Amino acid sequence: MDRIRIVGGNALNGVIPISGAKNAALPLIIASLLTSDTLTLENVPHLADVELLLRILGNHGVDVSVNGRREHQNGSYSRTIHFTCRTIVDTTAPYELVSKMRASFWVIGPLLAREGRARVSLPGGCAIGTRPVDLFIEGLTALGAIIEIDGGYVEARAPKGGLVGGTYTFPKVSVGATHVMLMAASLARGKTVINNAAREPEIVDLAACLNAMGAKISGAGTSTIVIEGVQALSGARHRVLPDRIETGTYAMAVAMTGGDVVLEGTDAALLDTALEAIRRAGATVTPVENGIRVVRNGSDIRPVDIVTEPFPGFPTDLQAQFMGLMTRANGVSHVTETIFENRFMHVQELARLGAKITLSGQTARIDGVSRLRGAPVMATDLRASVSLVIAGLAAEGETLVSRVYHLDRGFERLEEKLGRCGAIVERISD
Ligand SMILES: CC(=O)N[C@H]1[C@@H](OP(=O)(O)OP(=O)(O)OC[C@H]2O[C@@H](n3ccc(=O)[nH]c3=O)[C@H](O)[C@@H]2O)O[C@H](CO)[C@@H](O)[C@@H]1O
Ligand SMILES: C=C(OP(=O)(O)O)C(=O)O
Repeated sequence: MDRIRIVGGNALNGVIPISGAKNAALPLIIASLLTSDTLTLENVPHLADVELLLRILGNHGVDVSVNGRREHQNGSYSRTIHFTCRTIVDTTAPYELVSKMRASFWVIGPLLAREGRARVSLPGGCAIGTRPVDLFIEGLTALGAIIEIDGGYVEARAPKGGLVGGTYTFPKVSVGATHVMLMAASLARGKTVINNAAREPEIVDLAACLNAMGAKISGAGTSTIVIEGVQALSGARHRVLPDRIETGTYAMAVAMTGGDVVLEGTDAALLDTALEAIRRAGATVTPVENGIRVVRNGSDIRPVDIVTEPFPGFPTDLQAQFMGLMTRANGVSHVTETIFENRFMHVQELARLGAKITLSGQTARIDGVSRLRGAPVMATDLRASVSLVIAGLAAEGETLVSRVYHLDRGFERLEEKLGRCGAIVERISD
C-alpha cells in the first residue's frame, strides 16, 4: 500500500494549479443518466472517486469516452469526458460499488426519474458520522415515489405516469439530497419547490448544467429552488467548476509553511469564509487574475476560532486542514464541527506530530505549539489525511502518512503540486 513521505521545513513558493471540483464532478457525471444524448464535461479531475463512478455508470449503461487530456505547464491536467446513456440497462446499483463512495447513492434520482424505478444499496463513504438517507427518502416521496428499504437496498418506484412535482422543505440542509431532488424534479410532471435547499457552489454548478440540458431550474444558490419539470433532457457541454476544497487546502498549507504561492484557475468567491479565516490567521490572501495569491512571510500564525456550517459558512471539508494550521498558532484556538458528529479522527494523528488538542463534545481546543516533530501517522479519511500532510510540511524531520488511498479520492497529483513549490513530498510504493 502506498505511503506519502514528507520532510518538513521548506516554505512553499510557486504556482499550484487547481483541479476541477470532485464534489461538482460527481453529481454532474451522474446527471448524464438523465438523457439519451451525450453530456460532455470539461475539467474533470483524475481522482479515485471519479474513476469509481465511471465504473458504476458503466453498469447502468453509460458509454464513457475520455479525451482531451491536456498537460498544463504547471502539472495539472484536465480531461474532457463524453457520457452517453442511450438506454439504462440496469436500475440496480449494487452494494459492492455503492458501499465504497457515498455519492454513488445519488444515482437513485436519475434512475427513478427516467426509468420509474431504482434499487440502490445503502451508501458508504468517509467514516465521519452515521450519514443516514432519510432526507432523500422524504424528498423523493414528496415527488410521489413509493420507497421501501429491504435487505440493505433502497427500492424506489415512481407512480404510474412518472414522478410528479411537489413541495419539500428540508428539516436540515443536505447537499446530496438537494442534488438528487434537482435531478429527479427536472423530469417530474409539474412544478417542484425545494425549501431550505443547500446553497453550495456545487449545487449551482449542477443546476447550470441541467439548465443547459433543457431543465427549468431557478433559485439555485439560494434556499428556495423552483423546478418546472420537462419531458426530456438533451445533451450539453459543461465545464466543472474549480475545487474550492483543494483551493482552501493549499492556501492553508502556504499559511502553515510560509512562502508565496499563486493558486491558479480558481476563484476566491467560492470560499470567502475560509479565506477570511486564513487572513485572520496572519496570511495575506489576494484575488489575482485567474486565481488567488497566498503569502506569509515571517509573521506568526495567529489563533482563530471557527465553526463549520453549510455554505456560505466555514466548510466542514476544510475543518481538519484548518486544525492542522492551528496546531502551530501562537495561542489557543477552537474548532467546532456542526455538520458531522464524528469528524475528529485526525486529532489523535496530529497529536503524534506533537500537536496539543483536547476534545470536548463537538469542539476541539488547540493549544498552539512552537514546533511539530515528524512521525508515522495514519490517514483516516479524505480531508483528515491532507491535514496530516499540512502538519507534516511544517514538522521537523520525516512524516510518513499511511493509507493514502484516502488522499487519492480527492487530491489530484498532490505530491507533484507541492513538490513543484519546494516541498519534499514523495510517494513510496511498498
Ligand atoms: C460528494 C460530496 O459532495 N460530499 C459532500 C457532501 O456530502 P453529503 O451530501 O453526504 O452531506 P450532506 O450535506 O447530505 O450532510 C449534511 C448533514 O446532513 C445529514 N443527513 C444527510 C442526508 C440525510 O438523508 N439525512 C441526514 O441526516 C448528514 O448526516 C450530515 O450530518 O456535503 C458534505 C457537507 O458539506 C461534505 O462534507 C461532503 O464532502
Ligand atoms: C466527505 C467527503 O466525501 P464523501 O461525501 O464522498 O464521503 C469529502 O469530499 O470530504
